[in-house]
Amino acid sequence: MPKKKASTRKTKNTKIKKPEFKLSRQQKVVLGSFLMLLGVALLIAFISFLFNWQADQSTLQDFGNRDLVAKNWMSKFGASISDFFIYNGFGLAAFILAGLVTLTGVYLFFAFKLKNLFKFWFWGLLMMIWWAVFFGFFAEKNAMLGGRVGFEINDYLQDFIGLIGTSLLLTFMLIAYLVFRLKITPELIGTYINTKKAELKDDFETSKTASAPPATKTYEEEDWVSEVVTKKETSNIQDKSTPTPLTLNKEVPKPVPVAVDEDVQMEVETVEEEEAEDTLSKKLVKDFGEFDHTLELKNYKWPTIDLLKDYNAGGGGITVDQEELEENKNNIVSTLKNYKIEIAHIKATVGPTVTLYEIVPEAGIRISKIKNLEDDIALSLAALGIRIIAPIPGKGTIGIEVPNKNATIVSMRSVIASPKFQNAEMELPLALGKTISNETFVVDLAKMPHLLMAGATGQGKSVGLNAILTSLLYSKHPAEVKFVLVDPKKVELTLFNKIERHYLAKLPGSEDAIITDNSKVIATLNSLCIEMDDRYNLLKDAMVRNIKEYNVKFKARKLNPENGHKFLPYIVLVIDEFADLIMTAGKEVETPIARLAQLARAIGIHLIIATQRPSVNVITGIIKANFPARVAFRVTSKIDSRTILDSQGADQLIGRGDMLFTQGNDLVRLQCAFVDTPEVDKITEFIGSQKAYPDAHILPEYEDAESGTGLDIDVSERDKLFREAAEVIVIAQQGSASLLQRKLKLGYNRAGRIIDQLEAAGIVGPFEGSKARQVLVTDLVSLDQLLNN
Ligand SMILES: Nc1ncnc2c1ncn2[C@@H]1O[C@H](COP(=O)(O)OP(=O)(O)OP(=O)(O)O)[C@@H](O)[C@H]1O
Repeated sequence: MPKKKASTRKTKNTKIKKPEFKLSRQQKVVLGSFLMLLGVALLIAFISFLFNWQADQSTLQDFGNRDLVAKNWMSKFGASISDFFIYNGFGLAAFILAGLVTLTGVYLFFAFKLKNLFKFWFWGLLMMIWWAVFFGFFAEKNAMLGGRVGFEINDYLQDFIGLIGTSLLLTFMLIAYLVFRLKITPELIGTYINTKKAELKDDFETSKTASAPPATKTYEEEDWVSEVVTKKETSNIQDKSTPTPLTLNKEVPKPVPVAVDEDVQMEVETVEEEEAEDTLSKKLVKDFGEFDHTLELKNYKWPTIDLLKDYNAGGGGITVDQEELEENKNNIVSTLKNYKIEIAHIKATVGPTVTLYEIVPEAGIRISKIKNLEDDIALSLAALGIRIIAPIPGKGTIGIEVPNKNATIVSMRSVIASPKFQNAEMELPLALGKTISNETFVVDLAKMPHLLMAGATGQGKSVGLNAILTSLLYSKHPAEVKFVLVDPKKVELTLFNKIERHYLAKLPGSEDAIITDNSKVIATLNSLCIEMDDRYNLLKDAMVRNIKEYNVKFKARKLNPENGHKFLPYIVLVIDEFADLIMTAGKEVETPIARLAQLARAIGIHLIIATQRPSVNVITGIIKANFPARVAFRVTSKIDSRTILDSQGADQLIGRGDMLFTQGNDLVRLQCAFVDTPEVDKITEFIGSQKAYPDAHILPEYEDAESGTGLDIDVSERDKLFREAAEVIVIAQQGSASLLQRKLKLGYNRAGRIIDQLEAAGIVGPFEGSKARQVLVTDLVSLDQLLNN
């Protein structure tokens, strides 16, 4: 580079001395405008000549005859001069001459430095001759293309060096032009191709179509048209023409230093650095659109609503029994009257399972007095599950919830079909059920961010879990959410096995995605902790704060997959019987769960834990502290209710999906949406029968102390998959950890350890940097011998 600069400077000096003629500014302007117009006239004449040359032949012979009218748009002058330059001269290449004349005019008119102009003339004339010969060579018969000069030179050349010689000479001249004028060298082309093959391909395509030509053309165009603009502009054009490949930017501007304006270049460089990444992602988005995470399962069809049963098909919604309402109202009023509590106003809201009677007591009545009458009111109404809310938060009334004699089932279908769920702009919308005022209740699991569920046996927990999972199946694409299901009861979640390759995540190497074995739970939880750490690293790298921002950035193609970035699905961990797990594994599960619960919200891992026994040794302080969102189905004692909700109330529920939900402050009474096993079966069948990913989502490898891997020679400490791995390596004759990862579905760490053990056993050679290790055993027979010894 510096050499080149020096040489150009030298030439500058020598050239500056040569032109001795001096024109005044006025003369330059006049001459410049004349030449510009002349150039334009030539251009018009030439174009017109292409259409009218035959008709104007006669005028050429008789130039002086005023009766003869030429068809050329520039009349006889046009016809004659075009005949001279095109027919008798250089053919189509004569257009270059018109360009050069115009360019000279522009240079003079705007007082640009003339040294560049000489270069243009030099190369322009050479080009003109080359094109003339080229056209003459290919279109000997059409004199218009190559002109007489083209024809004659061709004729001359072919007499001496023949057809092949002429074509080789033309090729050589073309190469010489490309190298000298456009500075295109094989190295430049090599780096151009190597930097980003795929991107470049598209670059070429787009540049062809969008007429933003590659380097070659830019210069050509500049030759004839645009070199006249200021150097500042020139450098800008070049910047624009090569925006994408980052490394390429360093290469292509090489010719730019020829331009004299050093200040401009400084500026360009800084702008380039700042904008490069941005423009790269913008360009990628422009070319390919946003990253589509659903692309692999592009034709995935969401389960349809008719897979769900309509439990109220005949009745159509809640049936309000007027008599029952009246009776309850009278009972409430009279019971309260017995205790000298006068009521000013009473209002009933009928829900699916309970009716809420809101009462406004007369002034001066103490609320605690009403609250204490809970049991008496229950007695007088002869009903279970009465709950008094005094006062109803934010309303200034007292609520008495009385169960309906005939509860209405809230079908999953009705909540899924509700606009509230359909239009929910949530990350992980859960349609839990309906409130007491019969409104669909939808919450965002991502905001909770974890959910604790408790309820005595048979009160609706499993149905609740199914409702949650169904909500997610109806709202999320398989690429967006993955479930880790833990089901110690072994029967509750088995149906979800069918969607293993769509929605489930599992440990590498494990057969079943649904975890029923408690010992595996520990590995899974720890694996999720590793996933969490990995995701945090990715987030840190991407300089974003949570998974949502990360995915937005990834989709906008601002994160390079080559640096490990990928679209991150949400992971929902569901544990159906937590008490059982804590009893058998204790601290070992508590610690990773607490860790996940504390940290995982930002990176999209959410926990849903259900338990039958909400006692303090199951739901410990540390777990409670990290699960602000809780669902309580009916429990058997006030103590259990306190453990789960921090207040009583769950013991007064009526069961069968009647539940209380809290997200840290108010309690909301809900009727859980009901989804039966056959419905879940249908949905999973529907999803499972569609095209799936090759495997379940693989979680990171976790090795606990007992799973028996150790390094080195001790045969007893070899990995369980050692032999299998050895066979894979010997068959493929390639000693790489990534091969094992793929074939045996192992995590990176474990595969690496196996490779170390294979090395110790003399099956593969030592580490050789980026190359795969050498395999020292040639076939399976030799491997058998080696291992049996
Ligand atoms: N939301 C609901 N609407 C109507 N009925 C329900 C609802 N939820 C549960 N039920 C009824 O209660 C029964 C028991 O529900 P479920 O199996 O969910 O209980 P569970 O709490 O999971 O019990 P276990 O802990 O023993 O598994 C169901 O078979 C169903 O008949």
